[in-house]
Parts: sequence; structure tokens; C-alpha cells
Amino acid sequence: MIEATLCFPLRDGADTGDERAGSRDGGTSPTEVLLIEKRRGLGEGWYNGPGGKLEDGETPRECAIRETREEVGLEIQPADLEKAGELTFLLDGEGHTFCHVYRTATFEGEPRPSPEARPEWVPIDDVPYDRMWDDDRLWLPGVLEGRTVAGEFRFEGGEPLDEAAFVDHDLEWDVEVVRER
Ligand SMILES: Nc1ncnc2c1[nH]c(=O)n2[C@H]1C[C@H](O)[C@@H](COP(=O)(O)OP(=O)(O)OP(=O)(O)O)O1
Repeated sequence: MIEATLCFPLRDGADTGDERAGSRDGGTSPTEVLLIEKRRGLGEGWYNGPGGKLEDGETPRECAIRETREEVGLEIQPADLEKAGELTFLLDGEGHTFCHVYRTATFEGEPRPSPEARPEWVPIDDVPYDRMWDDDRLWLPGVLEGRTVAGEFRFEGGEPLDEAAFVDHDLEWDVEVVRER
């Protein structure tokens, strides 16, 4: 099974000029999430968080940090990434991708586009779910509220995954997310 990551940088929309965004610990609730419009590969043309597949020898946390740096140019310290979920995507009954989901309200830099991604801050109340994977509307709102989730999402119709039909799912909320290396 492919192992992959997603990372959701968060900020208080009032902090737009600040390099270091407001943190949950600082008492402000984030109002915006950094999404990317994917420019190539799986999910091309759709919005998602920065992220991608693990490279050899890499931990999920290292992967989320590298992918966020490569795709949108933000720097994140490992301790500032909060594990928010674990999602399993099945295709035709077989495990296809296991995805580690992170969020962070602490990072450095300003988002910039890359060949893979066009970044865009969007209000948490106005996430474009109609332009995302069908499953995202089921788990991302809770993740953006600060909850943890474990989910299994079943697709049918053969490769590639982004052309298969989303058929059903199981979700568990407020779980301990433990699969860390
Ligand atoms: N169903 C669903 N919902 C939400 N997000 C995803 C899925 N399936 C997925 O695969 N994903 C996510 C998980 C990853 O973040 C990306 C897919 O990674 P990909 O872009 O293929 O990985 P990279 O390593 O960046 O790609 P290349 O460099 O090989 O082009 O989608």
C-alpha cells in the first residue's frame, strides 16, 4: 500500500502580514487553511492540502514537512506538526493508500507556487469541497476544528484512484492517532 501524507497549515486570517501564524495555544482560533490546487499527478485540478508519498527511509512527519516545503515553500519544525488523522483509501477492496494527516498553526515563510501546486488561503467556513476528493467533505471539517479522525474510504472502478467512484466509508472521531515512526 502506498504511504502518503497531507498537511493543513492554519492561520488567523487577521494575521496575514505575520510570518509566524497564530497558534491554538496562543488563544486564537485559526480562520483560514492553506490549500493547494494540484497542478499534476493524482487529483490534478482539485484542491487538497500539501502532501504526497513517502520517500525511502522517510518518516510520515518528515514527508509532510518536505512535501509542504517543496510544494508551497513553508518551513515547519517537526514538533509543530500535530497529527490529526489516519485515512485508508481502498480501491476495489484492496488497500491503495494509507494517508497520515497533519495540521499546524506554526510555520515560517509565505506560500509560493511550485510546478506541483498553486497555494491559496481559504476561509475554514468556505472550503471548496465541490472541487476536492469526494471523501474530504466527510473528514476535513472535523480536522479543521481540531479533532482527530480515523477513516476508511472505499473506491471502485479501477486505477487511477482519482477516476474511481467513491462508494462508502467508516469514520471514527477523537481517536488516538498512533502510527508514528
Ligand atoms: N481520496 C483521497 N482524499 C484526499 N486525499 C487523497 C486521497 N487519495 C490520495 O492519494 N490523497 C492524497 C494523498 C497524497 O497527499 C496525495 C497523492 O500524492 P501524490 O501527489 O501522488 O504524491 P507525490 O509524491 O507528491 O507525487 P509525485 O511526486 O509522484 O507526482 O493525494
